[in-house]
Amino acid sequence: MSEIKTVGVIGAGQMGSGIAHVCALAGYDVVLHDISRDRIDAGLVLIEKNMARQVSRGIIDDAAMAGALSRIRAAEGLEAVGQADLAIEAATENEETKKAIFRSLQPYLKSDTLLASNTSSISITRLASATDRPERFIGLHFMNPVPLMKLVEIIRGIATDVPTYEKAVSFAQSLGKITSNAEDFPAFIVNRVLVPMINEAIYTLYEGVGTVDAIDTAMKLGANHPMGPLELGDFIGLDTVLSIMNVLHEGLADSKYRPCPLLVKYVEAGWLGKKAGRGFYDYRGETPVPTR
Ligand SMILES: CC(=O)CC(=O)SCCNC(=O)CCNC(=O)[C@H](O)C(C)(C)COP(=O)(O)OP(=O)(O)OC[C@H]1O[C@@H](n2cnc3c(N)ncnc32)[C@H](O)[C@@H]1OP(=O)(O)O
Ligand SMILES: NC(=O)C1=CN([C@@H]2O[C@H](COP(=O)(O)OP(=O)(O)OC[C@H]3O[C@@H](n4cnc5c(N)ncnc54)[C@H](OP(=O)(O)O)[C@@H]3O)[C@@H](O)[C@H]2O)C=CC1
Repeated sequence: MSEIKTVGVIGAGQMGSGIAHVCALAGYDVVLHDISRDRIDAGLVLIEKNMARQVSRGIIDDAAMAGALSRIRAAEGLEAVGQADLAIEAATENEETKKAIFRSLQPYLKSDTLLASNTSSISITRLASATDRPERFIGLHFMNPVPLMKLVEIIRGIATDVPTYEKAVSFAQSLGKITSNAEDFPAFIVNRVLVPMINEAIYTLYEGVGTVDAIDTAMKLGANHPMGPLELGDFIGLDTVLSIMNVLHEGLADSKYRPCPLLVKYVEAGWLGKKAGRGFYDYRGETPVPTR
């Protein structure tokens, strides 16, 4: 198994950009791919903005930022991603989308490229089955925002071999992250615990127990959460929150995971949260304003 020098990242959204950000700062060459050049360019802008924040806070210096940006290459096709030593998929939380990505990547893959998904909840075993290398496929679950959150959740599929697991752990550690292991069951650990809480907060809004402001204030001041659960849902992306609830509901066949109808309505309206400009808060003005 060759040393990881080049990392391919598929999906240049908030997570893919964050993963590319931390890999480039750690000295890896990065190939950043998305379905359109516009998406890749938007991802590069986000990376530059977030690195500039770190420079202004003295976390990194200008030279580190310049060096990292020089190591990130945009790739509109998958050929360059296939030549990476590790390819991390961070596209939309949809199983068919992810499987289609790995099938499209297949013809370009080096024989020893490791494959990983940053999925929040979907079966690593099933995703691996869409590739020719389930033994070299693993879940590398980064947390949002990637440059700040210390955790990477490692999820082995049923076929993931020990060298792949060990390589994944040492890779995450080389990024300054701390790893935890989760078994390959729906939503693993973080989202099995966290996302039903966000769904429950949406139910308290839906049932009129509290307003958006009351619910988020209660949990920030009452449970010392850095963000209220509704603000956090907007931050994650309400489409992703709904996808995770559906994976839990279908995967565990327990009605307690049914997504709140209000969450479904927001997603159907395209009110996906911060990335769409509006979710439980409207982000289009000076300060976020509750939308209910
Ligand atoms: C869904 C999944 O599959 C798994 C998941 O990720 S679940 C979600 C896990 N994440 C969380 O729970 C996040 C909870 N929220 C928090 O921890 C905090 O609100 C936060 C770390 C996001 C921001 O911390 P904060 O101190 O309140 O915010 P703030 O003072 O604005 O930011 C501090 C610094 O962090 C950095 N930062 C903040 N938000 C950032 C972002 N979205 N991206 C990158 N850097 C960011 C910046 O350097 C910022 O400095 P400036 O704003 O001065 O440039
Ligand atoms: N948001 C979060 O807090 C976290 C999310 N995750 C997981 O990370 C993954 C990405 O989430 P996130 O970054 O929030 O999502 P985003 O919606 O921000 O980004 C997803 C990106 O993938 C692109 N995309 C869609 N289809 C393809 C494709 N076939 N090939 C390449 N790119 C594609 C999307 O383009 P377009 O918009 O045009 O469709 C978009 O740019 C998901 O699996 C999610 O569950 C993990 C941890 C935290």
